[in-house]
Amino acid sequence: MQKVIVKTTKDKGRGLYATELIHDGSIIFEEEPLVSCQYSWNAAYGYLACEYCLYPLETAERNVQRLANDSTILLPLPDCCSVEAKLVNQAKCEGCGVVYCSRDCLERALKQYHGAICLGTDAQNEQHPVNLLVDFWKKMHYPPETCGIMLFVKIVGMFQQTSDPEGLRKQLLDFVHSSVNEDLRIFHKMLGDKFVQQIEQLYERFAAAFSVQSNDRLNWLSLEAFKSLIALVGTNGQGIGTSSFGDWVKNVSERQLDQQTRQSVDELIDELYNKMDEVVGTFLNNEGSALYAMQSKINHSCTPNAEIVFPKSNHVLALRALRDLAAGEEICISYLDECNLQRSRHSRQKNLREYYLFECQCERCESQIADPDETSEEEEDADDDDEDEDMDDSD
Ligand SMILES: C[S@@+](CC[C@H](N)C(=O)[O-])C[C@H]1O[C@@H](n2cnc3c(N)ncnc32)[C@H](O)[C@@H]1O
Repeated sequence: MQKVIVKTTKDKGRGLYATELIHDGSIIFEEEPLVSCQYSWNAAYGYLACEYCLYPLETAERNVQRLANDSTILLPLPDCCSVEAKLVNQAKCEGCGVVYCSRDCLERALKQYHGAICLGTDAQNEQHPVNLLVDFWKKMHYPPETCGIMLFVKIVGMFQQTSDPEGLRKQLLDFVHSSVNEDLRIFHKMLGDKFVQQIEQLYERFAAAFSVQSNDRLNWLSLEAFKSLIALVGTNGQGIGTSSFGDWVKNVSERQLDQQTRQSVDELIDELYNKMDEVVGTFLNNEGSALYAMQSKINHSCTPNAEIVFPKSNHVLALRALRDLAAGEEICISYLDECNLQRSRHSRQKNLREYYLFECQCERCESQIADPDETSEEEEDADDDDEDEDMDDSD
């Protein structure tokens, strides 16, 4: 039996509720996405991930050498690199040469979307309409990336290949979607103010790349439908980060080691993170995003009782309980990061209103309703830093 059901309430719309007692630390469910993709800049910068599931495609040692720009780095405990043994399973698309972590991923991609969108020998042709579209998108959406144009390209492939286009449309419509006014605010958040007016030009390239008007499977994709699809992905897209070095660090931390080895490995890890920080800053992972049917129905709480994890270092998402959950209890995650979660009610509400476009009605916010409606000086400073970063990002 499923440990959760979807229920609808007046205040928050749909949400997930426990159907039985769920223990602290246990996995509530695992879920494969409807579609996932690596971000375009992330791929262009040489981050190596399976085209289908985002599993890393280099050893932890090679990964850290590349990110720290130092080929002399050697990692101890090589058996903690779970990626290494799997690299022999890699498979390539014979048409375009794109790489998968396994034959299984290649076959799934071919069956779901890749058969229709494979560029074959044009994969490296900069003038191919799909490559022009990706290029145009990259100019609109600089790192840190929050959305991938390849999601839309793959969705097109899925519509061309599916035996049940109506079923696929229903799956998309099941994601929460918004009004035209809200869509506009979502574009501003996704692309920054100066690129919003270019959505029409993006659509022109998109429509040309897939001849949408003359394609029976795609002719519903008008400019308005395309905009709604972008907003849908902007609202529901879940970020994914995978890394063979991160995976190695996790395995090392779970390994029983004597005190001296533990200390020297921990020091090495700190040193390597510092080195990578100097070269690539916070851009450590293969990054991408995906649409998940169940995950997208989980509401936010400022005291979350569950969290999203990626236990297989690929796009398979899991929901993990952060404490014991009683049958009937709503299961919520935090949409805010740790740091923002620690802030005042006023600040959290401002953040959720601005980035997620809703008024938080969680228990913590309701219980703090009488708190002063102001941002502390410390929080204002942090807000200013965030704004400076946003401006740097859009340059
Ligand atoms: C990813 S969806 C979650 C599922 C959504 N409730 C649904 O009906 O599909 C996010 C949306 O849920 C609602 N929501 C989530 N957490 C909320 C909260 N703490 N208070 C009020 N609304 C919330 C908001 O409308 C938000 O835009």
